[in-house]
Amino acid sequence: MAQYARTKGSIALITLTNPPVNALSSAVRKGITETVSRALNDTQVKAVVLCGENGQFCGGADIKEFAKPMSGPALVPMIHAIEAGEKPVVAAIEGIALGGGLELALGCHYRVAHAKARMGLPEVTLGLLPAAGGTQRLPRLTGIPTALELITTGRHITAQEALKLGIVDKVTDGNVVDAAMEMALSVIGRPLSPRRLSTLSTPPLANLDGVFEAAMAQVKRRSRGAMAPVACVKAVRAAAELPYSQGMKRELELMGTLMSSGQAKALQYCFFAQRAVGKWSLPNGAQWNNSRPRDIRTAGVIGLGTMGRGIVVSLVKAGISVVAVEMEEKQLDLGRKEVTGILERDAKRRGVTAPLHLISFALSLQSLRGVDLVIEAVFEDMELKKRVFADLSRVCNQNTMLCTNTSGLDVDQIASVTDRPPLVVGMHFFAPAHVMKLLEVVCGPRSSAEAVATAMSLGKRMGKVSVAVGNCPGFVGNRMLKSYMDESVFLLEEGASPEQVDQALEEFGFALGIFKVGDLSGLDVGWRVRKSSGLIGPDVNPTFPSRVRQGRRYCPLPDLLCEQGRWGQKTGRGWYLYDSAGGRVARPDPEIQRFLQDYRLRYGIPSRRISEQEVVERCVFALANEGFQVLEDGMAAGPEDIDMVYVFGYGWPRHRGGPMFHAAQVGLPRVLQRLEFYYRENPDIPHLQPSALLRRLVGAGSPPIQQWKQYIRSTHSQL
Ligand SMILES: CC(C)(COP(=O)(O)OP(=O)(O)OC[C@H]1O[C@@H](n2cnc3c(N)ncnc32)[C@H](O)[C@@H]1OP(=O)(O)O)[C@@H](O)C(=O)NCCC(=O)NCCSC(=O)C[C@@H](O)CCCCCCCCCCCCC(=O)O
Repeated sequence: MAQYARTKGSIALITLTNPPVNALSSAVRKGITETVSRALNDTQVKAVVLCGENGQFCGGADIKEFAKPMSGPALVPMIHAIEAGEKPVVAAIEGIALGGGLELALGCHYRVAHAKARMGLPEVTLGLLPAAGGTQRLPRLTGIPTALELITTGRHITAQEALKLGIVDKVTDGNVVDAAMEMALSVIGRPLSPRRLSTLSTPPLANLDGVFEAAMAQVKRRSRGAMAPVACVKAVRAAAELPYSQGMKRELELMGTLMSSGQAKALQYCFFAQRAVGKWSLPNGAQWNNSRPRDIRTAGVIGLGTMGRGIVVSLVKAGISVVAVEMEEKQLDLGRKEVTGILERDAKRRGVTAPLHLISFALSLQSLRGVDLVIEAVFEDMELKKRVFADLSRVCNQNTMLCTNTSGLDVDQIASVTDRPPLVVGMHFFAPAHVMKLLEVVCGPRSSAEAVATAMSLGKRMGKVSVAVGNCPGFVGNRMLKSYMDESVFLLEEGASPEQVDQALEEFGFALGIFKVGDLSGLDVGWRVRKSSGLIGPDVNPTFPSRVRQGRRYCPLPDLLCEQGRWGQKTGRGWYLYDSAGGRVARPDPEIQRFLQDYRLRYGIPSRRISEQEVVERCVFALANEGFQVLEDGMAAGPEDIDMVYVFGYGWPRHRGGPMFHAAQVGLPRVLQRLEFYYRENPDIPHLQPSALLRRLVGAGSPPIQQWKQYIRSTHSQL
């Protein structure tokens, strides 16, 4: 796990060998401890170079080991032995030095990095802090403000930035181990004390209290209830105020609290879940590692509304040539202006040239003849989409893949009008498509493995987290969202206000409450969908619209709001009031209070006080309950897929792991019991009826989430 070799007569070369990222497993720590001791005791050795196998220095502690009892040598004394040794140790950083990997390098006396290396202390993203001295050594090296920023955000930095910040001593384009050996030879005999970061003081800083207070306020604002960023600030403060040994004690103490927290478990679950969803498989045996994606060099995008523009930007930023098509000149010009603006602003921010040469704009589908793949992003209307796909089928080369950016329509119905159903998949982006990380890849029953592989891989190229989902109304994300949204409006009927519901959900950790989200995305969108799905029609009494539709409880409040022209931010009024049309700052609207009171009176609904607990439980457990049903129906491969859809597409707080992980963490028996209670109270709300899978899991003693798949009775898995 760590190889030892003596080179150039007097240099000991220690190589970490634990592919793929040389994580510091207990075996690696043992290997490093033994080889360092050997080098320090070998009188022939005058200096040591530490590097990693396969072009990766070290990805930090082995995250898989966090779930097990600690074994093997501890990291802190191991790094201390390197720093305290009387021979210079040089870290040769290639690929990555992250977390414990960078802390190991900070314990070395010198650091040389390859120009393409990336470094950082991302522990905060795992619900932890850099507890191998990172919070104590980094501030002593870079000063407090830089250390605070790097540790609380977990941001990766380039070798060039690391050089500027003094984190590395040299950057090379050539062989990093050779450069490190050269440096090792050149420093033999120089005093080591100034290179031992633990012995230095943090650089003086005026207004220390002010800096820490501002940092604390900032992390609290940003972190939506996450504990780790707060602990990171406290640990760095210890570096500023306490001697090193006491700072280390504080670091360990804070780490102890984080390590055993549910948040750390949730964030580490997310780390592995994010990677697991890329490993898709279909019932016919096709999967990520036996299906070859096509090489996509050119793509067409039809429709330059908000979604289409974002999709064009995402494709172009991935280096793909795009033909963007609109049917009307005015819309095309508007789209061109917006897309160009986004790309130019992005390029300016990154100090590069905007890749505008990769886009062409056209008014006819004929221009899509030769592209490798088309993504349709026209209005959410089945008949319109079918017309577009029938035309594409005629126009495009036989081999062109055809994708639809529908947010919930039947992909198979769309495929059926083409001459190539196996080459049709759904690629459901989330607005704004160039910002949001989620891509649902919708596998129709006739989508080929090659088409799924291509869409998944294209998503990855665009920097998305691609999740394969089955073809059902709303797919995974929007199907589940329906229960969540329904609960939120039912709560309004029963006595809550939009701001009360939103506050409870934001305190739970959602980026935005459900009513603010509605106002942001436009309330008219759902209104149109409800009209086209037959929920609103000529038979609905306009003055006294029914509260039961299609055999279940229905809340007409959103429709009544839309009829008043309250469509959200775009009209300056929705569930909230805005300064003007397009305004962003939501203010509670007394008119809405009156509107809700009148509504309750008119329908004879008694208004009651609704607790924060009820808001969260009804919205969040209803969401998870639908998730169990999604699993039972075979529309998602596992709970991880559902959770990543929610974390990356719906603003679900990552430190709560996703709705399914949250249900597991709350305890499945408790979730079942609360759903049973709410269903008893509201027998006309079917989505509160506990799903059969939830009952089975509870009956089986609530097995860990990783084992849930064994309890799914789906006979018709779509994935
Ligand atoms: C490294 C990456 C950037 C690579 O990305 P890439 O896209 O190339 O590849 P993948 O992400 O797909 O990864 C490939 C493969 O590797 C696995 N993997 C990656 N990193 C790790 C890892 N660190 N551990 C384990 N496995 C890893 C990944 O899962 C993939 O596997 P697969 O099977 O899917 O192929 C990218 O992977 C990345 O970002 N990795 C994470 C980097 C990171 O976050 N590092 C920090 C780790 S945490 C850490 O280092 C903690 C340290 O500060 C030390 C802590 C000391 C502990 C002290 C304990 C004190 C206990 C306190 C108790 C107190 C008690 C008391 O008070 O009394």
